[in-house]
Amino acid sequence: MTQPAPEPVLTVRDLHKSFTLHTIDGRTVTSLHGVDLEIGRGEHVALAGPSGAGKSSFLRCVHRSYLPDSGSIVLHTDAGPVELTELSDRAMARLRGRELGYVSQFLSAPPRTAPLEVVAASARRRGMDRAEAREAAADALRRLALDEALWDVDCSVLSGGERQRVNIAAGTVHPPRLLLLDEPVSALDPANRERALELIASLSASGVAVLAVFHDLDAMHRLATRVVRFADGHIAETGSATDVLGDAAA
Ligand SMILES: Nc1ncnc2c1ncn2[C@@H]1O[C@H](COP(=O)(O)OP(=O)(O)OP(=O)(O)O)[C@@H](O)[C@H]1O
Repeated sequence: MTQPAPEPVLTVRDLHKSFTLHTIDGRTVTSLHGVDLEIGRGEHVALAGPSGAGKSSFLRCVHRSYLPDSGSIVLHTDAGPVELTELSDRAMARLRGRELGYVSQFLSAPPRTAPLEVVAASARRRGMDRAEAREAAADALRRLALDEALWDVDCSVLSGGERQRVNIAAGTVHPPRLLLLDEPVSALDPANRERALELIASLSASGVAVLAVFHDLDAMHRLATRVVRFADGHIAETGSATDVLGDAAA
């Protein structure tokens, strides 16, 4: 018996994005042309493909740190479908805070803020009150084994791997509807990488939709329910990790 398709979380249709390189000679670089993708509750879709294929551009368009040239990006919320390309910047910022988690390789924290504050602020944007948010932030940092002595230091003193754990905690605390991951574990040692991958797997199991870029084949094999291979700004292939990536690192 075939499983019913999971309830949709994100529907992307005919997405196009290009950049004009004003500082060179005004030439245009196309990063996405005609991308269609749907992701449902509890699915983990891993984006694969060579460098420059358009994976990060796609994540950034969904997060709307890049505004696409054309196409549709619909987030299915409890209040109904929302076309992200048409929201004002302000409405997008509010929706992003509430419904999207974005974990890149780098932590972007306001100056002079501490890990616990960064993670708690993220939980508050997702609707928790101050006390609940601090509690949830402490749990998230503990789960990722960030030394408690570092919870109230300025984020700028943290190592790359510590920053990355703060970033993962902020992206996943009080889990969002859709989690966007762009190389989230690249700076972690094996034990911390393992904790982070377990956390990401547990979120999918609880219904969070995940859209991820990992250059780490083992992570894709372990986590992805579907792998989508990008090539030259479009989707070249979709299937299971074994179908798309072969048996390497399986
Ligand atoms: N801000 C930008 N300005 C100009 N060109 C850009 C910008 N962002 C992406 N591009 C171009 O768009 C294309 C796709 O880049 P993108 O970063 O999406 O690829 P990727 O598949 O994520 O690559 P990688 O695996 O190396 O991170 C590349 O040719 C890149 O140079």
